[in-house]
Amino acid sequence: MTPFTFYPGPRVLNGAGRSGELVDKLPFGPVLFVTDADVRRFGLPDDLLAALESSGRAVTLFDAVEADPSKATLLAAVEQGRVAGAASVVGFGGGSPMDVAKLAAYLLGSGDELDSIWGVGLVRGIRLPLALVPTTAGTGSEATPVAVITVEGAEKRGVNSPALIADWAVLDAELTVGKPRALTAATGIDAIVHAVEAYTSAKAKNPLSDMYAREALRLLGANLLAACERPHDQDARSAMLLGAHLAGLAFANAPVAGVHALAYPLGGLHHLPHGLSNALMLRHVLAFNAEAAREHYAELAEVLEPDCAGQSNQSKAALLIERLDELVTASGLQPRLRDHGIAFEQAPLLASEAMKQQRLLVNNPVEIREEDARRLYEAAW
Ligand SMILES: NC(=O)c1ccc[n+]([C@@H]2O[C@H](COP(=O)([O-])OP(=O)(O)OC[C@H]3O[C@@H](n4cnc5c(N)ncnc54)[C@H](O)[C@@H]3O)[C@@H](O)[C@H]2O)c1
Ligand SMILES: [Fe+2]
Repeated sequence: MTPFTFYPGPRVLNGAGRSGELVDKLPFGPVLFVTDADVRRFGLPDDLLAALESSGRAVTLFDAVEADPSKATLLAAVEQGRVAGAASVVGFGGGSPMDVAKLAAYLLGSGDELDSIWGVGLVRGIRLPLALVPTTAGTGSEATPVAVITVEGAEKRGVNSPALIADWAVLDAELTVGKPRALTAATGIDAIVHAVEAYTSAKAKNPLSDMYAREALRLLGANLLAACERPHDQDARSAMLLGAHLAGLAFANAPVAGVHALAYPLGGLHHLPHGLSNALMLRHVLAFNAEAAREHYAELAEVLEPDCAGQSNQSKAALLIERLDELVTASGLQPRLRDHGIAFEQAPLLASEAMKQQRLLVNNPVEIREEDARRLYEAAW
């Protein structure tokens, strides 16, 4: 067997209403609580905030995180945490607040400068204790060593280090029942793409990441439409949250690739939500990869549809692409770039932006050159 390294995720509290139990898991002392204004307005963090406050801790609430959070937002959160003398950090919300919380915990604990840690493995210091509570079933950020920040010029940059893996993650599906359909669909497709891209990740794919990716795809594929159609279906919501977490564990160890690389410029230049951007590129990048990744796509097709076992790898790979495309459409997302106000003429600029995502492109089963990327955007138009 090929040697591999696998980083496990955080300790997990899974179950409705369990976020209050974090009170016993975090050190005593001031807490920097990072969320966003909508999540706060919906009252989702109320129980945990009350539990933290009644434990006698001072809580500094930073609820100014925007979607695709900027460096300025992160530094503002760090400053508030510094002034408050934070002893721990809680990230509560979708991927955006969780990513800010992860980096805030590291920058506060280590005193490092953000600009010295971009990329893989440049983190050397110690972070503050960190707990993450996802309210979307999508990014799996609560499971991963990755945090993504938007820097000047709309470029998305990542920090990837085991030091960013949280101490605790709370998977409470009740926090996701109020998600509107479009958000459920987009974040759910994001998680599905994490599972699929981890399973074909060119360099780091390994038996453990494969195991998580397969189980993630099984849960997500079987429950996405139920969660879209019956928003209060607790079983579907729990399965989606666990699926997103497992997909996070998979891609934390076997990083995502071409779909994400081509999705990021849609977020950066056109402010499309991360999951939607992935959904728009999914079919096209998978079709481009189909020959090189045929065997792996065939294995994933059997996860979604065990009955296809007797078919050839070629038809199983085609079936996977077809089924994922049907999920995108049936979830209610508008599947073409033109549906989202993007002009056909944008393709060359998007392609040149995508080439900046070499850290992801190297994981794709087959090379995507700038010319290929342009064609893929045109096909997605
Ligand atoms: N760190 C990682 O491993 C990783 C992986 C993938 C993506 N990301 C990053 O995560 C971000 C995207 O995260 P996201 O897709 O979870 O969205 P998000 O955190 O940006 O939230 C999007 C919107 O959903 C709302 N929302 C969140 N939970 C809700 C709920 N339960 N009910 C109703 N509304 C709710 C928020 O208020 C916000 O308006 C991007 O910045 C992306 O780059 C990080
Ligand atoms: Fe993603």
